[in-house]
Amino acid sequence: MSAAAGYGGQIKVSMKEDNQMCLAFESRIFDKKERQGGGLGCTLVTGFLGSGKTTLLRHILKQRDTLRIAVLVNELAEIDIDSVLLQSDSLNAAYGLSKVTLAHGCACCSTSGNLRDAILSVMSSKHNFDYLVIETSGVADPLKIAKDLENLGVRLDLIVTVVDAEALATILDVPVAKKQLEIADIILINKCDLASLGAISDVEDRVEDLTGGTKAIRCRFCNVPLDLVLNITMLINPTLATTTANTAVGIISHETLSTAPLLKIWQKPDILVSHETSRKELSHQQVHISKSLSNGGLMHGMLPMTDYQAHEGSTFLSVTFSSIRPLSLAVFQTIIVNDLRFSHDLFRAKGVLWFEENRSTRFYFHWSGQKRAEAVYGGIWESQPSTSLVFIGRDKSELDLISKSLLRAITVDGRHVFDSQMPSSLTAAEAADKFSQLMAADNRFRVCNQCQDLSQHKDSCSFSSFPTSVMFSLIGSRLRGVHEADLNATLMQIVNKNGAVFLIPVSSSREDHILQVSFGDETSPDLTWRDISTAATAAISKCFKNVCLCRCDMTPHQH
Ligand SMILES: Nc1nc2c(ncn2[C@@H]2O[C@H](COP(=O)(O)OP(=O)(O)OP(=O)(O)O)[C@@H](O)[C@H]2O)c(=O)[nH]1
Repeated sequence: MSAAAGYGGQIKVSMKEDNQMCLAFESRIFDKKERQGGGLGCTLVTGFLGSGKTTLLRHILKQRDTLRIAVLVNELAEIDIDSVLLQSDSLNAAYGLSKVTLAHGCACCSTSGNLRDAILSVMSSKHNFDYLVIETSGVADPLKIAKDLENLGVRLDLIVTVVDAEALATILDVPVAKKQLEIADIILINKCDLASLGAISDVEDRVEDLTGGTKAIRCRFCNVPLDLVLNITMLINPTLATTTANTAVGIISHETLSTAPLLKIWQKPDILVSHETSRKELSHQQVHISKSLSNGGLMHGMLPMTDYQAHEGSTFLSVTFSSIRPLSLAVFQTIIVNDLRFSHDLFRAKGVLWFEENRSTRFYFHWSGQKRAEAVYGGIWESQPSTSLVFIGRDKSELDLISKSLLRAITVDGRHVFDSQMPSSLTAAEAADKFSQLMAADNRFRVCNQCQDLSQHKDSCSFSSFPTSVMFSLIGSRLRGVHEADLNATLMQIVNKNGAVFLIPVSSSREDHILQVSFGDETSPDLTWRDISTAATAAISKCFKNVCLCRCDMTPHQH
């Protein structure tokens, strides 16, 4: 039976389901699965920047049951964003690992020293892992890593390539993206919720052309059965749970490694902006900028301009930006609108954000695929709040521009370090007030600033101290089974995709989901309202589309 059989509606084969293809797929997968020779079994997860590799890792860790799965993340950027996004600290605390950092620093396509050390430490670990999963960086050539794995005595069982269904066509001019597809044993066509059925079909055709028929599976958030992506069938047996006392989770501990220099970045001074090539340069840069800030000096023109050379003749650059001072959400929004959306060669941004307008809450930020900005509610800060962002692209001047723009967003004691250059007829507070009034007049919305809703969210900042922000909800309907969380998540996705306004989620419970928009002196309340109001119509029609719209038991504002 095919490994893909029995997965119901989740699975769609990328080509005509003829017997020949199924047999080819089965022999390819099972030849590998049955490969003898001992050694730790390993799946290599590859795929272009932002396709969903870390999402797959999270899914694996969530579903792993009693399996002791070690996970290594081979990060392109210099700061360890993925360990934060994977919430490795809490995962490992829960499973008894004392300290965790992830492998990264993949400055080239091959297994860097760091990764090699991490693999060796997994193999000799006292946790006695059952299986190893390695996420390659989004621009890595998996073949080279595969060869290194073989040399290290790791048994490479499967190469899984994750594809962004919405963005595949635009990244196929990058040679390494094609290579990642060609080498795959199985391809996950991810983010199917963002693409039309026709577009997904086109992606399947392209994948089939490029790979000659590698099995491709449609999915959302990489939600696939584990035995499709891991060679774990032989490990799942009733004795496993009872004979094994240690159920350590698999994000790899580096505690045995002699050095972990990147950790120093987190003990950074105030602000760090750098094009990275060497760690030596980085520490120099940290000191430089820190001194400059404490002197109140300007930070423009302080970016080291060193290129980051990647693979296959194409050059990828990464810029890291860190600040232990909060950013203005309003200015951050204008950066998305003015800089990110008009970028030509920015492929990826991700990180953790701390906003002046909502100091108690942590947000995760993603920029991926078809210029999609996404903010995810990350709960209350449990550690020292800070912002850490990574931008990956090919155009140095574009990345410079973004770095410089971000400096404008930094606030000190509630004020911008760099004053806004933009003249405006309304102040930010007046703009927020006008927007509030426009929204309050529309009974599809609940404006939450002064209402009691916010007092339930102790983690949300008090509106009174931030008159430049408005918090609100699009009203759902329990009776019709349309949850406010789904409705507002859809609204946020549409607004953030349109790109003129950047919404962040202030809370995320099933029935009560509050969004926040912030105003700078240059933000137009009318245009902001127009964007949100139009998106609300689209969100309502999407979420209520299977619901009978006219019921007399509903309150008038929900019609
Ligand atoms: N709508 C939607 N978003 C998704 C899906 N899968 C992943 N994402 C989002 O896509 C963004 C990138 O996902 P990641 O898993 O971080 O991508 P990645 O391949 O690990 O990224 P890099 O390691 O930086 O190359 C995040 O904002 C995810 O929440 C999906 O199926 N649907």
